[in-house]
Amino acid sequence: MNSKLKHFTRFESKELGEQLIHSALEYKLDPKKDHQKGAGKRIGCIFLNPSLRTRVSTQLAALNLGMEPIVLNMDKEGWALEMRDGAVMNKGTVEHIKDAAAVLGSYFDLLAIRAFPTLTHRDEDINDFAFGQFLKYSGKPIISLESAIRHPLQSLADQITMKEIFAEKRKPKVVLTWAPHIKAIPHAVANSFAEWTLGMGHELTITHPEGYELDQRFTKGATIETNQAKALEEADFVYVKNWSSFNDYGKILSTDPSWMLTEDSLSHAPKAKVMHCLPVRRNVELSDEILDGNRSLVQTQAQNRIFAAQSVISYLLDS
Ligand SMILES: NCCC[C@H](NC(=O)CCC(=O)O)C(=O)O
Ligand SMILES: NC(=O)OP(=O)(O)O
Repeated sequence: MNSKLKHFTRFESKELGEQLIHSALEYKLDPKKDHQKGAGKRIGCIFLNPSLRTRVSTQLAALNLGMEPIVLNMDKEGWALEMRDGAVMNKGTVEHIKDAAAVLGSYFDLLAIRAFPTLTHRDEDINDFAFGQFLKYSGKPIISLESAIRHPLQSLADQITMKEIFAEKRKPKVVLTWAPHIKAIPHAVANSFAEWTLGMGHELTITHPEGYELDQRFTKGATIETNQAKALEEADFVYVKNWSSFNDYGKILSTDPSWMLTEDSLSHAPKAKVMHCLPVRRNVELSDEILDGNRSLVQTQAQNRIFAAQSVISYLLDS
């Protein structure tokens, strides 16, 4: 494998973050300005899990650059994948990642992969095992479409959204708040939001019930506050997200409905804009009144996913 390959899997530097945001905002003004840049090239978008936004926005981004996207819903349409090196494949798995990733690498110029965590095998998840196997065996530049621990295209779209909205000279007050959910949910969106927000030089407060501390690799430098009302005071941006426990790995420790964000919770944050990556469980994570009101940025975030992907694909085509 060529070790000099460039990938897009994580926050790398404030400088690159600023470059990608700038390029995304230029594409937003004129989506077809580089419509020949990817001519004759193909991107393979490989999904091991469901998706609406990532699937469609990444294809639109590639098409805007003249590139041909092909989607494989590997979880539903591909052979059952074996991920473990040296496995004796005499049970349910049909095709080894070593073979599948190499074939996909030979078909495409760029690959984009979605591989969620197990939420049961902590060591595999924190080392991004499944995603790492694609990196190891495909031999092509890879874009993360959400791995076990990161969702960098979402985070880039979130940074683009905050940059567009916040015109004041001072720094914005950014809060990431845990919200209730009925299922055990990955940490990737919350991890990445923290990684990018802190990396871009913003101050970040994270608020969650006791026991919901995130992996410190992503939250170092953030203020942790278990009193949600206190954390939300004077916030400019409130990012709402559920995640399962990290310390008690993959467990649901609370579904306390008082953590659902409402207008009442934002009574001391008159200017606060509210963000969520979607899909959102309405009236569980976030109330209708917020989602349908003028504080909500969720549609802008989703729109910006196209230009986040376009700036990243364009950057990798230049590499
Ligand atoms: N890609 C955006 C979010 C994906 C995932 N949400 C979910 O699995 C929602 C499932 C549900 O609501 O049943 C998450 O939060 O990491
Ligand atoms: N926000 C996001 O990644 O949405 P999808 O899971 O629908 O792609």
